[in-house]
Amino acid sequence: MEQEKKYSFHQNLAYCVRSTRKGCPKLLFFCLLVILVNCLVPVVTAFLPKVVIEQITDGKPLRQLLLVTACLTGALALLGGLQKYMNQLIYWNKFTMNTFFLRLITRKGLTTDYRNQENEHFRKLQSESFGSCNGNFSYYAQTYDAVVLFFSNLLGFLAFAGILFTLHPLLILFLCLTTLVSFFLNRRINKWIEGTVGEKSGYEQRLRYVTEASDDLRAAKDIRLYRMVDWLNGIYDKNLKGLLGWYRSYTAKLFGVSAADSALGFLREAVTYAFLLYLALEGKISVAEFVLYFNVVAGFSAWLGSLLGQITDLQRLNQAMNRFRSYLEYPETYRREGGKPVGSLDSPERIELKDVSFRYDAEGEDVIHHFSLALEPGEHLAVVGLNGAGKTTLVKLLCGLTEPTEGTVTYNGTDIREYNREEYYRLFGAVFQDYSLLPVTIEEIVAEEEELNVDHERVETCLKQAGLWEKVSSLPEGVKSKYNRAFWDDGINLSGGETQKLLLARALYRNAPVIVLDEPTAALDPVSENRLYETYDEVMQGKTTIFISHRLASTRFCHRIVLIDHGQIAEEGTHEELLAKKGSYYELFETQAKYYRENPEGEVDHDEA
Ligand SMILES: Nc1ncnc2c1ncn2[C@@H]1O[C@H](COP(=O)(O)OP(=O)(O)OP(=O)(O)O)[C@@H](O)[C@H]1O
Repeated sequence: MEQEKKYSFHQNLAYCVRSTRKGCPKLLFFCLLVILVNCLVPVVTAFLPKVVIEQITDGKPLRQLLLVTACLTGALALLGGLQKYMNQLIYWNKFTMNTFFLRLITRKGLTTDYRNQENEHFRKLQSESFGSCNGNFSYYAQTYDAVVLFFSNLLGFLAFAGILFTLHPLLILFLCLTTLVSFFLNRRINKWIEGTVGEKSGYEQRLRYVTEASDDLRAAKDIRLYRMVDWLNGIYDKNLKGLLGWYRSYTAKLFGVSAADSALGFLREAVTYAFLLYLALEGKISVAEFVLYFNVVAGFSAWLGSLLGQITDLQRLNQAMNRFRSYLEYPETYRREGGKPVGSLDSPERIELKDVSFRYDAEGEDVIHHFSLALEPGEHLAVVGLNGAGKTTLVKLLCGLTEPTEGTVTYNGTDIREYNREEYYRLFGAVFQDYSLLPVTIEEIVAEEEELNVDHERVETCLKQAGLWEKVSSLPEGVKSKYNRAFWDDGINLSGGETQKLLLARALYRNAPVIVLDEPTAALDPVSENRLYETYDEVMQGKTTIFISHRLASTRFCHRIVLIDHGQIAEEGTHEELLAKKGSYYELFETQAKYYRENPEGEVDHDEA
């Protein structure tokens, strides 16, 4: 898969430690302490019966026997208490780390290059990363438990191996070999998961899509009117079947491995306990040593099995961590720090597309094809064309939201890749077809500022220019009205046309040198639309504007019109020039205008249409 990171376990561990030092340093201390305690508890437990039996068989006084036993059990109780307390602290502090990582993920999502957000692979990594940090049982939270267990097991394994070594080195070899076979069986499952994780997350993603659609108010109308329920249910059932199939295969594989594991465990224990019995019966070890080794053999297999199991778990978590880091480290190609300043925001400069081609998919076709266009400062350009001609894509290229596949976009003669992209965005006030409004007050939406920093007079002027002042001032709380009733109990909602006016007011308030309006009148009533055209020159004075519209007559007030067809300029000129050409523009205009004529057969009055 493209852009996938492949970090090793120790690299990810180092990353995890670095992040925890930043996000919650005390969690590291708790983890280290609990590792030590986890190892000490079984060691003391294994030695306790040996020491007690020796006290008895050596005929030590009762007081000493009681004292030694009390000391050891007291130490065990203390260690047990400490272990529980540390685990509790680790549990709570993992929440802090979850929020630390969620913040990183959210920030990445909000600031990443726009082109990344349009990339399916990126979106998939993003959704997985949110899943990885969502809650205390998520992948990322599990990493702490897995690492703690791994090192506890490692220390315990080494301690018990040391004790067993005094008995017979071959015993260690035998125990290790049988446990290793189990480990490799488990590894096969892991490899299978690795190979099918994409398939599984594909099912989950589509299931999530249907679940989200079911409570998406925007989709609710279409779902009902276009009877999409069966279709959505069909998608849901199909993907649920796929997901259940995946889990079925997974559990079948898991069952096979568990059965083999149990058989090996039985063999391991039978052989070692028989060996210990033989040594005891032959008098080569004392009763106290028999008890000690008996405990240690059982513990050793458990340590080793758990250690190897942990390796399998850590490999799984490592994959999740790699995908998480692939998302966080997804390449950002736009310049931010170190980029050139764009200069004054008071007046526009020349913007030029030089032989620009663009395609969304590397394997797909050009959506914009060898396109050259220069926009002079203060020029009002209209962009028209059929659906899918490439108008919105052109605007995204101009605004620097996406990058040309070939060619360059320049501002004031400099390739826009040279500029600090955040600053470059400030050149544009835009109204797009798809928008996002925060649930804040109307004035905060217009000003994109918190209440304290809002220029109230300017908000009023922009709302007036956009034709929304009458509506807003009639609201009980005026510009202080909170937008979005789903968010605020006393919030307000706006109609499609009113929302479009609000978006226009927001673009005007920005006072940017370049204004981009993508179908700004699509939802406006005729009076509001006419008002916008009549005041356009005055409101947009001194600004470069790009006006996309399907209503050809509405573009007449622009200095120049370009007609785009299949990502290329098909025709260019003023409204009158293009009509006189009698080409594609003329045909489109005729098609649209005939519905406005009283006599459908008659000639169009080009000034009236
Ligand atoms: N994010 C995307 N990923 C892949 N293809 C896309 C994406 N956005 C647009 N396209 C494709 O690019 C082509 C041009 O789309 P664009 O939105 O620029 O057209 P448009 O001229 O603005 O259309 P409309 O008049 O319908 O708004 C279309 O064929 C569309 O399917």
